[in-house]
Amino acid sequence: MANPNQNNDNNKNNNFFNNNPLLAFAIFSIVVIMIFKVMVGDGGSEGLGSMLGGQQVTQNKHVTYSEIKKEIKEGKVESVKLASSSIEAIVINQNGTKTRYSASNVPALDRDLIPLLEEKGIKYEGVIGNGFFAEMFSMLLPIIIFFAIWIFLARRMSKGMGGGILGAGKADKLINSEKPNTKFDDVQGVEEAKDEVKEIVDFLKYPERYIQLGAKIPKGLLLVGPPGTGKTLLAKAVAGEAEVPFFSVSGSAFIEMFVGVGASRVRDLFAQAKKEAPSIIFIDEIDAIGKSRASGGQMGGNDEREQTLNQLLAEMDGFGTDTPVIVLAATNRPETLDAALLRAGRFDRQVLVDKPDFEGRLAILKVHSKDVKLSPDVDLEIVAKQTAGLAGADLANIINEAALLAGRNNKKMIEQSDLLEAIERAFVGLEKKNRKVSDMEKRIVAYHESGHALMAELTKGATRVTKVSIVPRGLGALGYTLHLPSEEDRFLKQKHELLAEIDVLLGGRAAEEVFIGEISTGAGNDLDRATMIIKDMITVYGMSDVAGLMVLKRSEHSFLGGAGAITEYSEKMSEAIDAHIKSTLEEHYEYVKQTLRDYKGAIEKMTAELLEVEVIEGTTVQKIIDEYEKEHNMSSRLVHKPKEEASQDTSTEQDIEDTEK
Ligand SMILES: Nc1ncnc2c1ncn2[C@@H]1O[C@H](COP(=O)(O)OP(=O)(O)OP(=O)(O)O)[C@@H](O)[C@H]1O
Ligand SMILES: [Zn+2]
Repeated sequence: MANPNQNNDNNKNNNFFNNNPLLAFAIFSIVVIMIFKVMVGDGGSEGLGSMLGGQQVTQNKHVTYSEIKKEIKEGKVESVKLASSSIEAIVINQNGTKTRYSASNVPALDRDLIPLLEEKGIKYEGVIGNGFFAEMFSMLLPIIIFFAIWIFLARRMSKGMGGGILGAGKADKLINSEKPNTKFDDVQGVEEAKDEVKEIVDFLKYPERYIQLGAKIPKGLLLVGPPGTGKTLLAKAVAGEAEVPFFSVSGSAFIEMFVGVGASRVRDLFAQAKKEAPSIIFIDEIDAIGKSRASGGQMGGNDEREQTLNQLLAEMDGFGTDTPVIVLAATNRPETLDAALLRAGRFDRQVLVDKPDFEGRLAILKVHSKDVKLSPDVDLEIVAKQTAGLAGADLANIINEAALLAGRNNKKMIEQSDLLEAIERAFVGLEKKNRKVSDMEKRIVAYHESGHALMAELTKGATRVTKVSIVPRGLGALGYTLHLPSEEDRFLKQKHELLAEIDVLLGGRAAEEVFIGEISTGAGNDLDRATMIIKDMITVYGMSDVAGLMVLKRSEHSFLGGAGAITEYSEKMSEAIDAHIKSTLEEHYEYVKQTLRDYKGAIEKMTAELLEVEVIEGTTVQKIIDEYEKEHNMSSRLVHKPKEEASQDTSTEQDIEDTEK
């Protein structure tokens, strides 16, 4: 679920100059130089001249200071005006006319001048004016320039870690506050996620009801899913439905700021939200702040991130469950998050916001075509069919792109051909990061996942299926079978559960071989995991005859610490281990293939259903198996049945094969 597009809008909250440090510096310098020029004037003479306005001056003469001094000594000067670095003297000519002598660059240290003027009885006065400011400026300018350069360099240096100094002053902008009009109807294709957040709306609307009952309301909820699936939109819709203020920030923007600001902004954010409670805080890209402390470790920005994270944790712990502020956060990399963030009372609930299936895509397309003009020939179902694997944001883009295409061709309405071309463009653009799945690949994936699902439902000790999907999930996985997480935290696994896991893992590959007739690379990951389970059973858990109770390797989870080999073992032993792994896999594989053959019709049905709608529920899987067994008068091997039925056959005939000899 990598997101190559993610940096696009990282800076969206930053101010203009932050994004253009060079420009900012240039403008800044020009302004300083202009102010300087205006104040100092051209050498100061014109400026001073106007101050001597009353005189009957017929001429102006630019001379050197020594010349003026000479005139003074000769007694020809009537009056003098002094500025800190320039001087003007009104000199009376022989014929009685007056000439204004002016000189710039007067040596400031000429201490003889004033006594001389006194001696000669010449009127003189100092001018606080341009000269003074010029002086100030000539002193300040280097400092100003120094600061400008410093800011410029700091800005450039911090760019690497995404920082910004100018941003510090503008940090208020980082917190967006609004009262969105978004409603749940605007978010489509993520029905389960919607259901999960609906109760929050009620709490935000009628907090007293819950508080009075003493109910504990979730403080934090993590929206997890690939980019563009509508996490932000969903968070906004919660605020919109509840009609409460929505405060949003982006995790990456926090980290970009001046040292120490991140933490204080978190404080501000919570203070604001609490003040306007009930309210919603939304933190996008929370992984930018909440990266596991263990995984980080580069220079600089890290401290800042950690401070920000600690502040966030402190804030979340700081308000009680009776404060109607709910923090929603979004990420597409939940696995990188610091465990502290996921602890109880923080983001202890996760909501999957997945890519939409066919129905979802159709609904999203409908939402986004509300504001555009579609020609009657448009069939959105076809568009939905052809956009498997795309997220809501991609679909919104397709509609917009189609509108642009239609506009370019001067059409009155968007036609089907515009939409199809827009789809094409979307896929070309996505080619590298998210290629379109071919029909053949889809078929393989559908059989593969059906194989997993069947084994999971038929094998005692396996976790049940909640959902089977052939909607590609980001990079890599072309489909997946979701298993119900166990209700309680499990610390122990019994041997039969480990063996069941192996059967479920092998179900994918076996289905490809049995139903497609050829195997693919799609099972690589499954086989890797199955192999590791058997290996651990032998070397870590003492579950085989090969090594008996002897532990050859310490598990990663051992409280004794230090995973890895702890016992030297012979070549012969290692050969025996390999042979055992191989034969166990083979035996289980044969068994799984036979099971799939026995349930051929059920697999075909599941596969057809998957190809049609892309996502099926666990209950559908069970129903298909159930019906197939009834049809063929098979005694039921379905181990995960609804309670009443299950009581009849808790011990199924599908005994757990013990492969140890
Ligand atoms: N499920 C959806 N229903 C309707 N529109 C959607 C949906 N998902 C995305 N969109 C459209 O795409 C836009 C971007 O989606 P949004 O920003 O909510 O995605 P996101 O999951 O937050 O993405 P990211 O992980 O990149 O931040 C939305 O404003 C909306 O127009
Ligand atoms: Zn698989």
